[in-house]
Amino acid sequence: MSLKSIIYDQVTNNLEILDQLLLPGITKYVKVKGVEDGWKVINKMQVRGAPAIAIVGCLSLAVEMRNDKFESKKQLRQEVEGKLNYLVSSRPTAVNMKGAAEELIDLANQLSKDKSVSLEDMIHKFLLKIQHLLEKDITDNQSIGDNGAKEILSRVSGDSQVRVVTHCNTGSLATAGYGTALGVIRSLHAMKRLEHVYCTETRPYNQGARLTAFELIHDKIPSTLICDSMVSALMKSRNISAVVVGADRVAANGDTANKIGTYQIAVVAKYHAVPFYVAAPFTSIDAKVSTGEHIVIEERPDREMTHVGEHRIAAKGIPCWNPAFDVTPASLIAGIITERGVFKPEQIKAVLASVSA
Ligand SMILES: CSC[C@H]1O[C@H](OP(=O)(O)O)[C@H](O)[C@@H]1O
Repeated sequence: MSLKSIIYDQVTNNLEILDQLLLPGITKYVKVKGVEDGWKVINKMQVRGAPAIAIVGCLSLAVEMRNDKFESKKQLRQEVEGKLNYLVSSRPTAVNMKGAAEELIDLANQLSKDKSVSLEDMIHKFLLKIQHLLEKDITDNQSIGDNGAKEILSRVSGDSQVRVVTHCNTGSLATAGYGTALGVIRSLHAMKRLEHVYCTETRPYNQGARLTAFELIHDKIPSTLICDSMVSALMKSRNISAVVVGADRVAANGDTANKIGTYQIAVVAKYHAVPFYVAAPFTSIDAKVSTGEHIVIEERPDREMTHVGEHRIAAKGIPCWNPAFDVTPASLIAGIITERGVFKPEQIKAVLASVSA
């Protein structure tokens, strides 16, 4: 059983998120009573991870809708559109919230125009769609895990085991459950083909040291925590089979925005001839962005670099640069692991076209 970052009970209309700022020391769930709470817990990174951001954002809207009264379908559509666009503003780089918002706004427009649909029906169908998004993320994660495990194993002979590097947190704490890159690692472990996983600390928020390590210990997966600066020395001294990381936004040409530090891992992997994989659901691919240079990179507060909790670790007054993500060019990516299969970056455009056809 993986950890639950999101607890949602549609009968009691209760939504709670595991406050990831307090992990691994304190396990505390925070109530999300509506869209304003949803925006805050996402923006503060109490909940983070591209798929989890979309799920919590949409569920916070569902909770609010169940408590609201609407005069008309038009009013419902207008309110839904405004609140979803507000939720998209909570964090700019991950595309999943934007994609979910577009899908839900399209649905609201269709239902609003359809004279055969009553206001009550519209609310019911809309809430059902949000529930579906949550359930789909869980099934997609399992498919991503299995597809990625098979791909990595296809590169090794016989029934040998593999040694994998991962960055940031892409597990149950970043999704609705199981994980994307960490889902691949879970599948390799379940297949008894994972010799060891090396997870990076992932400065400055320490998603690796605080969250991925927490998940790996919880699942009893053989693992070692390394500093971000150790990846090249590790690849020089160990026979690493593959790198697998998550994604916040994949451009149509396969360029991928992911946690800061991902790009340099990809460069080191290229130098050491270690295949570098991105694992992400199709909801992380943005067909409207042609290349990685058009992806907005969020910059976070200096304090996330100068302090760990309340403890200052950098000289007072030193200016900081704190981009939360970087972009790995498609040329450094061996494959993009999705729930539909594993694709080379240059295949993404054609796959998008076939999916939307
Ligand atoms: C499956 S999570 C994808 C992605 O999100 C994380 O960023 P953050 O912790 O800032 O939300 C990280 O980049 C993961 O790879």
